[in-house]
Amino acid sequence: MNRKQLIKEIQKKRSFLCVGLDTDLSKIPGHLLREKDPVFEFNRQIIDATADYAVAYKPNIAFYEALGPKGWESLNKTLEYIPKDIFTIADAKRGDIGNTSSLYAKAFFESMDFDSITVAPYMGVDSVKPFLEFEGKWVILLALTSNEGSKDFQLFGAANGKPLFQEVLEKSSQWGSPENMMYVVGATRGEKIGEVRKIVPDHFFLVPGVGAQGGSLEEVAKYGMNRECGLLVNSSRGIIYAGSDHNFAQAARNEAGKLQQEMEALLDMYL
Ligand SMILES: O=c1ccn([C@@H]2O[C@H](COP(=O)(O)O)[C@@H](O)[C@H]2O)c(=O)[nH]1
Repeated sequence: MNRKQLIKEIQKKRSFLCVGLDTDLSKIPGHLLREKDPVFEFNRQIIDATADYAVAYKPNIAFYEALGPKGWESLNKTLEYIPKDIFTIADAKRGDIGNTSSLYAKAFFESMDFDSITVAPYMGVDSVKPFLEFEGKWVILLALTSNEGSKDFQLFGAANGKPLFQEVLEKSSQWGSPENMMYVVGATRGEKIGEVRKIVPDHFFLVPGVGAQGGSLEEVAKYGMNRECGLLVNSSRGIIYAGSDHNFAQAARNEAGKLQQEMEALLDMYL
């Protein structure tokens, strides 16, 4: 999916919601464990319940890898089930020497048909470029993550006084363009989102950290929205585990609907 199509979906749905499919067998309703593929069955019902509010789905690959070959099968089925007008993100946080990155890219963009993949920037340009060679696909580079430990390196001043995240943004924004690169910026970072926005005014941000991690959607919009929205705000546990029994899909729909309504109000306010 290209940038124009993504923006059109945001305008059509009045939403910049990304639903995180972090599907954990120990958390899904017990009755689904009797299904042949409980992970896919859970995802299928979540997708059916939230697709009219979501502009993106983000399976975190760890939850599928952890289940071995069966997990990869559930992931593939889920990806194929997601409606084609909804943006897909493989949250895999890959990146390695060039020839290895090329194969990671092939795995997620060719063997599977994800629109985008999250990539760690810290091995530098040759580890990221191979992902950018796929026409119509996106790299979502970690810039300022939502976790407490992001302070250890990303906010740490480099020799020239700039924090690492700033160096990452300035350098990496030369590698691709707002048509094929986005940045991960945590919702828990408040005003810092505004600092990131100043450095990369046009790029989309993937923003995890609302819901279970306590980030504020209002702050994200205030500091991070640009004239084309420029945001995909993710919630995983806050949506998919909103209910714990036979009502789980309806409960997820209610949570997704609440976020969509807040997003619509923010779009009205800022755009
Ligand atoms: O900085 C980051 C980067 C990625 N994540 C991932 O996003 C989701 C968040 O899940 P919640 O349940 O909504 O907290 C999860 O897959 C993380 O691995 C992140 O949280 N922060």
